[in-house]
Amino acid sequence: MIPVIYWSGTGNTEAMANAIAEGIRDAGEEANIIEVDSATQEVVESAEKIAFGCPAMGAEELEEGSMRPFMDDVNPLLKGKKVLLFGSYDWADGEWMETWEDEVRGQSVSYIDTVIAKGEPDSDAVEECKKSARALCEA
Ligand SMILES: Cc1cc2nc3c(=O)[nH]c(=O)nc-3n(C[C@H](O)[C@H](O)[C@H](O)COP(=O)(O)O)c2cc1C
Repeated sequence: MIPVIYWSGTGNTEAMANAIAEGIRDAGEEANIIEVDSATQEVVESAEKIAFGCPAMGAEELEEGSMRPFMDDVNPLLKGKKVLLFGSYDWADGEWMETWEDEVRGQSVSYIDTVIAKGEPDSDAVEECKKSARALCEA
């Protein structure tokens, strides 16, 4: 079972989470979509593969009320795991995701991939989410 843990303010990252879960299921694995406020450290600890989603917020940052503290809690648990990061952005160029990828890579994960979408994910972005999900399953 692959957890897909996300925060979304206006639904764009949530749509990506749904597409990622669909890609995981297409690959024959189970996906568990969890809004970050309902997620636990135990779910992360027991997963070999995991997807985290958060849009660009603040000034190229993770959402500070829920996602930032959750990542602070679970970062030390990610060593050796296979991780997919995803999220939506709007006016910038995806810098928040580069920073987030560096942060997670620094936890000595064994695999990392990222997928970003500008605003509401269009059909190409949905397809990219599914493709990255299948790659996570095969990693
Ligand atoms: C408070 C706030 C801060 C934001 N900061 C950024 C930012 O730094 N860079 C960016 O490209 N988009 C930024 N955005 C735009 C969101 O990332 C974008 O609207 C995204 O699609 C929201 O995803 P969601 O529907 O999952 O909440 C910000 C939006 C809000 C509301």
